[in-house]
Amino acid sequence: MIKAILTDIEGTITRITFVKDILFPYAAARLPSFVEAHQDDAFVAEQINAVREEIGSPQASIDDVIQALLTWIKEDKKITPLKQLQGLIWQTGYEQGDFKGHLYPDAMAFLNAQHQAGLALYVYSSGSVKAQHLLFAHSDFGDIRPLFKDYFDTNVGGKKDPQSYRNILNALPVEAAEILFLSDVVDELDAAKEAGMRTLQLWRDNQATSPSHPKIEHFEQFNSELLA
Ligand SMILES: CSCCC(=O)C(=O)COP(=O)(O)O
Ligand SMILES: [Mg+2]
Repeated sequence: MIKAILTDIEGTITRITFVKDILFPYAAARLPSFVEAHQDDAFVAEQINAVREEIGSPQASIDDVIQALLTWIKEDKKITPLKQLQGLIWQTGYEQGDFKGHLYPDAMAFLNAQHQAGLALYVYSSGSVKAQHLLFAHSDFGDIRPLFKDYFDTNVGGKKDPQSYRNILNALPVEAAEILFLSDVVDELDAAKEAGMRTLQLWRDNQATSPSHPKIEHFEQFNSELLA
């Protein structure tokens, strides 16, 4: 019996184009000046050093670090220091009302219904926990953070690695087989399934599919028989 839902964000409950066409360009445009201005703040300095480590260049200049980050944004790399910095930059955009966190209406209705039915809702996204909080605090449907019990990002590991899901399981009060993981990406669903979770693909954008995972095009198609 499913007792908890672990959901991806982009492509599953949020439109991919919101992330790719609004959030990523917003961060790219502001990242150079943000990193320059905040390079001595402890958290930002930690991320800068993590970038240097990732590119194998402990002495890399701030310009080199910025170039690496901008390249990762272009290539949609889910590298932890980039995701952490993006979260900080998006804060201004949300607070100024430059954009709201997009949520598909069918996803909102589904999350509400599952919450009301007593299921525990958790989030696992490559976007940092801070970025997740911001999106849900400033969503199209207002502040929906009370729906979620906990949030996970790449600090538990990458989303295509089964160990990341085992790390999440260690933090949750339910068994693997009692968790339904929702994602649009087959590699992520494969990893969650290998860790013992149930899986369901949201197939909204013509992504690759797999016979290993049931799929729906939107949450109005959800029914428990899919998981039988
Ligand atoms: C939390 S909003 C920003 C989403 C993001 O940065 C991202 O890389 C999307 O990854 P996801 O794991 O939600 O598909
Ligand atoms: Mg996704």
